[in-house]
This record gives sequence, structure tokens and C-alpha cells, in this order.
Amino acid sequence: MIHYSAALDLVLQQSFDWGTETVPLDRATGRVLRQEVHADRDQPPFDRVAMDGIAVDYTAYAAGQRRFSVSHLAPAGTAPQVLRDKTQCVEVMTGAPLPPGTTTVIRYEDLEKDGQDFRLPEGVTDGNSIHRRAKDAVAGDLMMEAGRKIGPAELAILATYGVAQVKVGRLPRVAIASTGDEVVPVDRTPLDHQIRSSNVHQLAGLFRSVGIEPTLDHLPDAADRGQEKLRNLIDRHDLLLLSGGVSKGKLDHVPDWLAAAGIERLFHRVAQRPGKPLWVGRNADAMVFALPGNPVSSLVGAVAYVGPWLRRQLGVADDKYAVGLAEEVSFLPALTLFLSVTVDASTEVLSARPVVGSGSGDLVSLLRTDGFAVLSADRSNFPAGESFPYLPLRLL
Ligand SMILES: Nc1nc2c(c(=O)[nH]1)N[C@H]1C(S)=C(S)[C@@H](COP(=O)(O)OP(=O)(O)OC[C@H]3O[C@@H](n4cnc5c(N)ncnc54)[C@H](O)[C@@H]3O)O[C@H]1N2
Ligand code: MOO
Repeated sequence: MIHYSAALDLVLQQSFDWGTETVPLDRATGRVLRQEVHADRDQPPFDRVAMDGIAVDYTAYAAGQRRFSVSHLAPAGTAPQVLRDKTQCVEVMTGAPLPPGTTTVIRYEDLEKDGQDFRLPEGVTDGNSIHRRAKDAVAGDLMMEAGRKIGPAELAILATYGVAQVKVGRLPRVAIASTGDEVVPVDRTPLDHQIRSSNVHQLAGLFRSVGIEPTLDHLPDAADRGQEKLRNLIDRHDLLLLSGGVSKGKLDHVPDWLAAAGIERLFHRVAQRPGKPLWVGRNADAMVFALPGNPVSSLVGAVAYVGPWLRRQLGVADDKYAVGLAEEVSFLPALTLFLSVTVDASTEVLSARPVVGSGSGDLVSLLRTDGFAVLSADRSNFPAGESFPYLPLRLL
């Protein structure tokens, strides 16, 4: 049976070209930039007044003049008007271009009003409170390269340089399907032997948080209908997540159906707990993760394999985390243990306490779980205080 690190390596090696698409700027949040962005003008584009106050020609001040009458007002958003009389000042607003003929700005707080005029303090310097043209970027500069994840700073830069339509990586078309005749939709009242499907919604939320709206479906246990639906889903999606039907039950058809649909198996079963029956495969166009049906197992499969793979595909960083164990853990089987933990983030090193629950079928225990500490298969004793890799239950 394959081990976690080898299985993850194999998953991460699977790459697909999903191409690019162009989206309006306001739909670009969280997407990955797939174009270069150059400055179409200097930044700032003009000598920008940085404080509300007055602008004067410093030579008049240096010659001893302290009282200035106002020539005119320079609000932001108006073309600059020259100061012709150097013994006067211009009242300037933050964001206005510095009026030609002036060389320094004095804030209102440092001025005294003298009738209609302004009286300047001692100690004024030349070139004050001016954000100089091209100080931060010069027209033609390369501002951003392809591959950046678009957040607030990137949106501001795109807007500043007039990129109203942004070329980004295309997001995969994702389908998530439950299996098993015991599973009924959320809006139905289950019979005594049935349950409502929680896994597909648990998984769908992870995708929605990164802007992907997955198709949700269900495969019945009956071979002909289940198989046909499965083929359809594979044809129409780039990524398919299945939940359940991958262990040893008489009706656990999923591996056979996937093989019949031409999906090449990368591995089936990983030396881990929970989530051992995980089945992963692909064809030329689609990646398939068949996750075990138990709710904790399906979530572990998503955060341990699907998330890192999707981040790699989208070209975004796969940040690594670690937690210190708050108490000793012993685990004898030669399996990687994804230990459900509650994390205390008030300490310098995140401190992780094991969640007490009744195993991988206990979805209620997920309410107490912040993430999973990864305890390797080659040891059985994990002392308190030691740090281990950590998979937060975060967005994909
Ligand atoms: N003889 C063996 N039996 C089992 C083994 C094994 O190695 N030998 N592995 C166990 C492990 S570990 C797990 S995990 C489960 C996984 O089995 P399947 O992937 O085949 O999942 P199912 O049998 O279909 O379902 C398991 C469990 O999860 C519930 N379930 C299924 N789908 C949903 C859903 N959409 N929402 C909520 N809950 C769901 C289902 O009703 C079952 O209770 O197998 C062990 N058995
Ligand atoms: O994958 Mo199973 O989770 O060990 O119950």
C-alpha cells in the first residue's frame, strides 16, 4: 500500500492545462493573474500635493516673507493653474497637482490665519509634502508578472493602470457526486435507514470559497444508471470528486465504474487513517478523486490531497503549517495518522489538542476540529511539545 508522501507526490505530478480566460476586474479577486501588467503612466502621474494647506515659492519664504495672500484655490481633480505672483500662495488640497510656480506645501495645522492671509511658521523647508511624479513607478515599468494571486493590492494596481478586463487562469469545472442508496438530498426527510448527504456540501463549500461553483450530483448504486451518470460527469468536468463506494462493500462499485470509464488508476488505498480507501486516477482531460464515504475521511482526502493539488494547478503557494502537540499521542499501526485537533492560537507556537470523537464516521466531532496534525507512519509515539505538520480546515 502506498504511503502518504509518495501518494501526495504522485498526485502533485498530475498536471492539466486549463488555459486562461478574461474576466472583468471586479470578478478577478482570488484568481491567478495570467498576464503582465505594465505602468501606462508614471506613478504618481504628476507632482501630487500630499497635505491640505498652501503651496508657496520657497524663494519668497527664504527671502524672509512670512505673510502670504491667496492667489487661488487648487482642488484635486482640476488642471493646475500657474502661480504668477511669487509673493502669494495657492490653497492646495491633497491629491491636486502642485501648481507650477510653487515649490513647497505647508499644512493648515502649521499655519496661522491673518485676516484673509496666511502666516507661516519658522523652519519651513523646500519641497515639503509633495509626492513627486514617478517616485513609485515610471511609465513602462513591469508592475506585475503572471502567476500572482489577485488580492487587494493587485486589484488596486490593475485599476490604476486601466486593466478593466483581466486575463486570469481558467478555473476547473468541478463536479462532486455522492454515492450510495442510503443517501438522500438535504431537503428530503430520510427514512429510518437513510441519511441526508452531508459530504457533497462539506466539499462544495471548500470550492465555493475559492470562487468555483461545483456541480452537485448523486450516483445510484444500480450499476447501469450509476455508470452512465459517472461517464457524463467525467466528460463535462475537469475535476471530479466522488464520495463513498470505494472500500470493500458488495456495492462499492466506484473503482470498477471508474476503470470502465477509462480513468487510469494512480493508486487505491493509502497507508493512513482516516481515509485509507482513497482512490485517485485520471484520463487525458480529467482528474478524479474518489474519497471514502465517512465524513472525516472525505474531508481529510480533500485537505491532504485535493487542496495541495488544486493550488499547484492554479499556481498559488501551498503554505506549510506546523503545530505543537499539547499532549502525548500514541498510535501503533504503521499508518500516517491525520489527527483531528483543536488548536489554541494564543500561544507563540500553535498548540494542538486531540479531539475526542468516535472515529471517521463522527461528523459531529468536526465541529470541534480546527484541522489535522499529520503524524508519520514510521513512529508510534508523539511526545507533547514536539511540532508536526498541520493541515488547517481552511479553504482549498
Ligand atoms: N471490510 C472493510 N470495510 C471497510 C473498510 C475496509 O478496509 N474493509 N474501510 C472502512 C473505512 S476506513 C472507511 S473510511 C469506509 C469508507 O467506505 P466507502 O468509501 O466505501 O464509503 P461508504 O461505504 O459508501 O460509506 C461509508 C459511510 O459514510 C456514509 N456516507 C456515504 N456518503 C455520504 C454522504 N454523501 N454524506 C454523509 N455520509 C455519507 C455512509 O452512509 C457510511 O456510513 O469503509 C469502511 N469499511
Ligand atoms: O478511511 Mo476510514 O476513515 O479510516 O474510517
